[in-house]
Amino acid sequence: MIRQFSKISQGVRTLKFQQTNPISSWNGLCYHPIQHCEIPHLRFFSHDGPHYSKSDDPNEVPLSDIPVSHIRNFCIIAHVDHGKSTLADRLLEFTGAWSPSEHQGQPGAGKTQQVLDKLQVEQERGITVKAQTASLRYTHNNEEFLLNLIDTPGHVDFSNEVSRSLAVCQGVILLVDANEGVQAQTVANFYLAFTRELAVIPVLNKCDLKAADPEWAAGQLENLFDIDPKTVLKISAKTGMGVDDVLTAIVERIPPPQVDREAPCRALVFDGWFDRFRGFLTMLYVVDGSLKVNDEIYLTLPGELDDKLKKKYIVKGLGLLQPMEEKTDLLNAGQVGFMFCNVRSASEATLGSTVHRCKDAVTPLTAFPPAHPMVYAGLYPIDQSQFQALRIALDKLLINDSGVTMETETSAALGTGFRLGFLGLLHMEVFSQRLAQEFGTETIATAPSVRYKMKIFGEKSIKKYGGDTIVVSNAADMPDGGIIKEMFEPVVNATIITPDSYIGPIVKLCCERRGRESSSPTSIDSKRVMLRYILPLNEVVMDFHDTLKSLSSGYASFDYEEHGYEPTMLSKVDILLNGIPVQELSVIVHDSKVREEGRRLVEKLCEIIPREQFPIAVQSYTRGKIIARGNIKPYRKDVTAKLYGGDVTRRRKLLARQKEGKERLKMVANIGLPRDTFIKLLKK
Ligand SMILES: Nc1nc2c(ncn2[C@@H]2O[C@H](COP(=O)(O)OP(=O)(O)OP(=O)(O)O)[C@@H](O)[C@H]2O)c(=O)[nH]1
Repeated sequence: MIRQFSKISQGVRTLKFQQTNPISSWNGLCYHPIQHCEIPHLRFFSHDGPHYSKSDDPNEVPLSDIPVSHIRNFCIIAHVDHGKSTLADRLLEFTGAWSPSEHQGQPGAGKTQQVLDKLQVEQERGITVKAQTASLRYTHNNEEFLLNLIDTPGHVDFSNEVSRSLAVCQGVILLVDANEGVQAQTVANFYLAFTRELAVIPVLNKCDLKAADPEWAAGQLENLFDIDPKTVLKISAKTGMGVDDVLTAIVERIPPPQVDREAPCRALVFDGWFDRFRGFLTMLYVVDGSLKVNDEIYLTLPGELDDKLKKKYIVKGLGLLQPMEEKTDLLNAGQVGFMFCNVRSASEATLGSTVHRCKDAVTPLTAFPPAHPMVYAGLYPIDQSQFQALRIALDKLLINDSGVTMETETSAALGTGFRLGFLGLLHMEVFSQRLAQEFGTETIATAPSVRYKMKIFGEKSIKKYGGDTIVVSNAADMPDGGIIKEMFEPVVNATIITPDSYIGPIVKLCCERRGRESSSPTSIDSKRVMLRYILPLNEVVMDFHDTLKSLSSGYASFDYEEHGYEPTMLSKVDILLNGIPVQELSVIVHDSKVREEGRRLVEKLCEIIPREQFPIAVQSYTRGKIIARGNIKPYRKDVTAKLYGGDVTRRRKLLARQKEGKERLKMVANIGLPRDTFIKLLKK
């Protein structure tokens, strides 16, 4: 069945898509059960394997034939919820790559479809967590252009997606909500683009709203970033107002990529994902030459020069995301596309490696700096027999989430699992949710912690720990206080933007969280200020953002960057359940907060742990002294109480269902702990 999209605006081509499987997909987009949705791009396939949608216009110029001068590579960057994905939708729509009217009545269709937010977790949470690419055709002054668009996440926990995306772009659309004005991530993202010397197109969004004040927001851009108000575009991504001007500005203000099509092929791997049918796929930005199907290639990281030791791969397939997959036999310099070859694991296709032909000796492209995880947590299978399945699932997901680091660890109560490093708590929650949704893996996550450094003394101790500095991210590994000489904790440089009426409570919050001002407040306009604080990371990662939002009625915004380590004094608070120490529940806290935290942990555990048929005593202690105690009363839920008479099979069914519910708990010290205990415990 052939469907034809309508022309939407100036310079729009007519697109025709082939529906490949009338039952399970339309125009290549298919919604299918979770177990089939292992990776983001699989949503564009039907159950029986990948299908490519292809334009059937014989006169259409292949994208690889578009000259470099007519290619524009750009990202949309902005603060959370300022409308990046909505603008990406409109750009897809205005260039004819997507038509909401074509998809009316279908799941997820509508003006706020957010086509590029493909993951289930993105749709459920309404946030972007993965940068997504789309190659768009656009006709400007009767000339055909190739626009490679990358929609990026706004939340600070996913900022590594932004910096990786910027590496393959020559320009950015800096989107600012005309109601909210410049926010903390606007500042952070602007400087990311500015330091890379990228062309910046300033765009004010949501101008359709009555409360929008574009002049005020443009004034802030001028004040903070020296942006000429005359160059600021005013649009509504929702209604489509002004989106044509954005397309024109992309063509006119962003330079084409500086690439060499005659040179030997070099392509940068900047993203990847796992596909059930084709294995590991990698997203590439071709910097020099061209890449063809059947080419023999190496994947080389800078510093890896000896070709003899490298594994040879054969390019099995190439394609473009438009946003549905379009097969191609050639990727030319300047293009962004995907490749699959015989890569067997995520470790073989490291992000930042350079793809080049085996016969060419080339200098590898500069790789991305590795992501620096901020919080660490243990991830264990609910059932130890699932350990191998969890390892395989992690390997597949890690290629799509390069911000995560992984090593194996064991715990007395939870068995063998993994210690994973994340960029923040939201990142950790999203990652666990993706593991469950995309790979059907049920896991239990232990309390997240930052990485402390401890200097120890004594020859024996130094020998035991293999050095005089120990890195501790798991309270169970904290050495005995008697051998610790000095302790250090990670700190961050935080930026807070707030209306001045909330300064008082925010300064109080920062002081409570052991922060100190790093520079005097800067005024953004007559009503708002930017505060900068040095804060300990462990005071920030858990609930600082939520508290800040509630203190400021949602008006303050927050962003942070690493700022090294500072000396500190720490203690370990342990937990006893019915007198049995449960190491997995121990936490490391600052000395000034030991009592407060000990009491809070007991109160919280009494709330979280379900009642059993026997009483449970919950105690917290530090350095051998009990800090607080709470009791959980015994309880027996008689699920069969409502039954009177009837068949015995009904009674069995109810008891079986109750048993199933209990299995979802993890037995620790003979007490069932819900799977999310460890994370809930730390949320204040
Ligand atoms: N009125 C109005 N609402 C808009 C406009 N653009 C976006 N929105 C709404 O703003 C909300 C956030 O939009 P998104 O496109 O998800 O924002 P985002 O920046 O991609 O969000 P993250 O990726 O999570 O950072 C949605 O409810 C949109 O419908 C606009 O121009 N006008």
